[in-house]
Amino acid sequence: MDGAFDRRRDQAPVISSRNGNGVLVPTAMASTQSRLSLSPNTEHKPDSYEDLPLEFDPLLFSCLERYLPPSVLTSSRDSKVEFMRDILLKYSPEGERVRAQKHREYREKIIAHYQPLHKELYSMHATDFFDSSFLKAIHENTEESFRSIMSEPAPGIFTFKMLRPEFCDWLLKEVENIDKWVIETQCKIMRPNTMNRYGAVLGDFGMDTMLDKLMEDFVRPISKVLFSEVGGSTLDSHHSFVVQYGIAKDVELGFHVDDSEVTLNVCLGEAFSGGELFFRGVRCEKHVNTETQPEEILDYSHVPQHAILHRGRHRHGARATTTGNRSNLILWCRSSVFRELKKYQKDFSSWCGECQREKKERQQLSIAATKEELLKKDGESVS
Ligand SMILES: O=C(O)CCC(=O)C(=O)O
Ligand SMILES: [Fe+2]
Repeated sequence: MDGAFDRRRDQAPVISSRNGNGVLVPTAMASTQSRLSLSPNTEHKPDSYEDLPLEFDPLLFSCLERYLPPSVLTSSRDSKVEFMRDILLKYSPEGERVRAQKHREYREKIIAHYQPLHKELYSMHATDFFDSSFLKAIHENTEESFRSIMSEPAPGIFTFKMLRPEFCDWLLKEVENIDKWVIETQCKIMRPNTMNRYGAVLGDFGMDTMLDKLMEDFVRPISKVLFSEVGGSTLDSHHSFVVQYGIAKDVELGFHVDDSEVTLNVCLGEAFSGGELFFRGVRCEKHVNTETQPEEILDYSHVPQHAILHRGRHRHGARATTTGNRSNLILWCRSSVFRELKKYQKDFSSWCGECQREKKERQQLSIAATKEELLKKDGESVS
């Protein structure tokens, strides 16, 4: 059954049309005057912008700073802010500002009325949340320490034990409490994305402080090492949610790519069968519908408390949860710097499987042509 199922999916992947949540999604090319450098100046120590009244996250300015062209990089902090604001504003037209304002009001309304069940979930308590092996690896903060707790069943897909069962239980109960509150108040809430109708966007319920920490202090250090070519070290925003599957809910999830650079997906439980993730290789936008190579096929069965970490552009879907209920915590982590830089690039062979294949093919053709040329020359000199 797998082969037929997989091939059908591979021929007709569905690109996720999910939109970001409060993320600066580029809508226009930046003008040449305010162009960023393609590669960061890693020696440069960025300024802090925390004390300025800015319309964008001060951290975004600090992250962008390393990409300033050399002439601007050495200018005053005010000039740098002006330059970066100019770029950022291009991506925040009036409509986007109104949408962001509406979303802020929506969140404020929920947070003013929703009573959290487990208050401990709303700030970071690492020792209560994470498995000790995961904490140790994060504390050591080396590629070796991360790899020592991980399996890599296919290139670029990492799995590891991450959460304590108590945390999973609290979060499951919190989502249950959210569901109850939604029914009681008849409040219309936004669901995680266009493909998942069950679950909740955790930031909308006030969990962003904890989730920001989760991304910054736990996902980003790992991504910096394992996913540096897709902006792993500059992850600066996230869309985080719990998805729920079961007979009475959504059962499966179609083939898609995430609106993220790096996705963390952790199984919270409970008892279930089915629900395997199927992966079919990493693709850039241009190649999202191209064929899967046999070595790109991977099926993964979720294990409660265990995480799977992958590039957002790694094509995947979830098979039917056939019995019981499955809930997963998902963080779509994004890098505004990476998204900005991507606009100026055409070759993504450092991470897109198809760009890589095409590049190899070009190299092989050129080697063959050179060989032929040499043989011809050899033949000529012999005769
Ligand atoms: O069901 C899962 O575990 C995967 C969900 C997923 O891929 C997504 O929400 O982007
Ligand atoms: Fe996904």
